[in-house]
Amino acid sequence: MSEKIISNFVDGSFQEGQGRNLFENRNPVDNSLISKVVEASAADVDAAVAAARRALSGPWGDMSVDERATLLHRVADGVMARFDEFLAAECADTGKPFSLARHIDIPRGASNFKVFADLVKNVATEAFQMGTPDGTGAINYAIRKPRGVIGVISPWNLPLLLMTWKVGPALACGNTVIVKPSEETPTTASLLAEVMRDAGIPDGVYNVVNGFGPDSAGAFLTSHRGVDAITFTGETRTGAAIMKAGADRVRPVSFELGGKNPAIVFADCDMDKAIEGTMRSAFANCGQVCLGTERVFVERSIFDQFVERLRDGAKGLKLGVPDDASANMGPLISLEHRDKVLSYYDKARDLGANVITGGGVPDMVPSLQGGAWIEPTIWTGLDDDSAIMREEIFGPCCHVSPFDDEAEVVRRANDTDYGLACSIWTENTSRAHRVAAQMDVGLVWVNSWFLRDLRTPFGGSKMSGIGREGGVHSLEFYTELTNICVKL
Ligand SMILES: NC(=O)c1ccc[n+]([C@@H]2O[C@H](COP(=O)([O-])OP(=O)(O)OC[C@H]3O[C@@H](n4cnc5c(N)ncnc54)[C@H](O)[C@@H]3O)[C@@H](O)[C@H]2O)c1
Ligand SMILES: O=C/C=C/C=C(\O)C(=O)O
Repeated sequence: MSEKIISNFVDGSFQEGQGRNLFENRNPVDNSLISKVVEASAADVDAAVAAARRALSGPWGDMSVDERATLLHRVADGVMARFDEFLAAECADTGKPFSLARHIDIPRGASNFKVFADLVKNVATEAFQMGTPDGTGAINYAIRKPRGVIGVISPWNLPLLLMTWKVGPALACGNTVIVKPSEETPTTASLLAEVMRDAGIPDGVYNVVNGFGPDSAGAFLTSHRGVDAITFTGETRTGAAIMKAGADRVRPVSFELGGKNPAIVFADCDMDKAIEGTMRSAFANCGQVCLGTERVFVERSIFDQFVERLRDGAKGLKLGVPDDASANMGPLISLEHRDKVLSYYDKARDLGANVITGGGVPDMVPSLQGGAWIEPTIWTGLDDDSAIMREEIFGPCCHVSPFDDEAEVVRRANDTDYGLACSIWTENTSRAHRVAAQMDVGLVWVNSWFLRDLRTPFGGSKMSGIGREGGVHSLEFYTELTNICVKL
């Protein structure tokens, strides 16, 4: 069988792969080779930016909002029509279970286009009437224009979902994009290019450049003078590097960064729901969700019972390949990432944590032993200022600590550099509202986790991000407002 090559998509066509620098895309379940990927050069990124710039004033720029929205619906339908291909590609690149990607990653890959296509058709224009000294008055109204060429840098944990969460609103607002998918998960961005082309999205509107961060496509794109704004999802450290790269031209950034999210479990919670929700928030996607829970605070009177039940839940997780219908956990994204997570497993032990379950590498069948498998892990017994409680690990693990009262747990849950998400488990509604309002985070879930209404503001406080996307909030970043003041 001939080797599969993933090429960059620039100005409506896939570029030739021959004679180019290639890097390997490997499947984390067994480290087998999926494809080789053409690494974009600085010249390729230049070409993509030039194509995106031209496309702004081509047929795309001339389209009415209705026409653009119709095309984006066609893109969403195109993703759904090729659902199984997207599913297989995403699960091969990430190792995640089909059952997860089937319900979350791929449907969201389609709905991210629909929601913003519908939104731009219905959004109102802001207007203010004012008085003037001569008594005639004036009227102000603000029009929205696309910001221009948007650089989209996305991570590997929910590749299609997180990339389209940016591309959907960017295109709905009339921008053009250059996407740099994670080097770990290049396939679905490339499949989406085929869907874009088949849907009739004009050349140059959606471009994909593959490669790494520093000294590669990521850095070429974020430091490019022709890029008007950068939207990024990934690690906080990378966000800082991207901000520096864009600083010379004071380019706007929208950042969705790391988290060290708490769950707060009160004694008056519905225990079954709290266990089920915490299991998902700690272990879904092998713990590789920015919104995931790594710090669990449980009221002391139910602490032992909660830990026991969470342990039983974690022990009941079945690791397996994506199409194993009985499995509910895949591997980590790569052997390199597993080394990082395992270094925290070692650190927890060195710091004297009680390892309630897990803590190592599972014994897999011989054909899977080359994969990035890891055990779901629960610890207790560490201080709030230990590295395990402070640093984002991004693996299937959490630390559970007891607390005694509400004020104490609010303070401890907020005592972190991050501020992305929080889950609160209680049947006392007043308490739920009171505690939720005190959390220094962008997103609070009460008696739930990762329940998403795409019209709501999404993003993080503190070191978890800059800006909010979702619904009308996305317009703030993807459009430029011009206020027109007309004296009457
Ligand atoms: N807040 C959110 O909504 C959210 C969502 C998902 C993931 N995340 C975060 O993402 C991280 C996991 O993803 P990751 O490991 O792929 O993140 P990462 O920061 O390592 O990489 C993300 C992307 O940035 C690129 N990149 C790396 N260095 C770069 C540079 N110097 N210049 C330009 N581009 C560069 C990478 O190639 C990749 O495409 C976690 O920290 C997680 O919390 C946050
Ligand atoms: O891993 C992070 C998950 C982020 C989810 C979203 O950005 C979303 O649901 O829009």
